[in-house]
Amino acid sequence: MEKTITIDQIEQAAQEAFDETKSLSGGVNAHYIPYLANIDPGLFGISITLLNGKCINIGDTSYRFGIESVSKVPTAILVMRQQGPEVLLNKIGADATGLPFNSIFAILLENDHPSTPLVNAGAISACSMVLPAGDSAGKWKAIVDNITELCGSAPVLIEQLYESESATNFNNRAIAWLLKNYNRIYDDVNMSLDLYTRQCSLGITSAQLAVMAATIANNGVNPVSGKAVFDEAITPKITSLIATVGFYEHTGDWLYTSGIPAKSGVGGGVIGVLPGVMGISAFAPPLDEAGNSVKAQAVMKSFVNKLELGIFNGNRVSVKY
Ligand SMILES: NC(=O)CC[C@H](N)C(=O)O
Repeated sequence: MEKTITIDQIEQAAQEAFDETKSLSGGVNAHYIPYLANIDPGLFGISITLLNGKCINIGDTSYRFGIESVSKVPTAILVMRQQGPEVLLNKIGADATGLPFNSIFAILLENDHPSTPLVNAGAISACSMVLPAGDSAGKWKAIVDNITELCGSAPVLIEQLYESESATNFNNRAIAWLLKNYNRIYDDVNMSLDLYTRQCSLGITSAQLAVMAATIANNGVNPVSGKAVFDEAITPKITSLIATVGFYEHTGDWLYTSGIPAKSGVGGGVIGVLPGVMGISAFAPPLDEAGNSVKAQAVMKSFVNKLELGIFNGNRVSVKY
């Protein structure tokens, strides 16, 4: 079925969804990373970027928070840009783990690959694959430049967050060395782990993340800057990865109730991708037990369901410009 929606309808649904969910309580800030435990839990925003470049921002959408696991999405895209989707599939994989994002058990269960670039193991592996090999500064530049192109503006490292994560990332150190044991780290182990930790510590806003999501939804062309960032063949690959594991052990429940492929980070940010239609981002620090923002989920789900934008309902949605 063809379904046409107007920009007015989108703005109204976003405002209603925001108003309905802004007083929700529940969840706690990520407490295992000291910096994140201290962020104001009342921050809340939703951002939408349409494929004509129009941006809708409601709430705290210019607050710069830790990108955390949302960074796994751009770095998976970067590896595909540099080496192609097939290499990513063969060296890392595209399966759900059904387990927490930092699971060591998931690696032991599937010792032939780290499952997906969107959990910690696969993301550390992805950082090891980024080119130029063996060059920490060159790899870091590639990671940051890629995010900058996807968002149309640069992320900024939150030094305090980087120090906080580096001082407490013992579980991730175990993951990195276990992957090394299975020959799934393709560069220096400590360098790969450090790049992963640093990319998680990048500060980003929900306004920026919505542009990133829209670039994915727009087959790799950033709708705000107009720049062709990646080959259109990458969009279905990254969106399928996001749909498969974006909310970790809650991914199925999320897709069932919202119908939108989305990826969370423990900083409280979430991106949602509606291919061919729009990119969405929401942000609120308190998390559920799987590490997904409670209010970001609520506002995004409310917005998508109001307009029946879920990808499984057979609607071919177009926005009237
Ligand atoms: N789910 C997340 O956002 C986790 C990211 C965090 N830096 C970690 O590695 O534990």
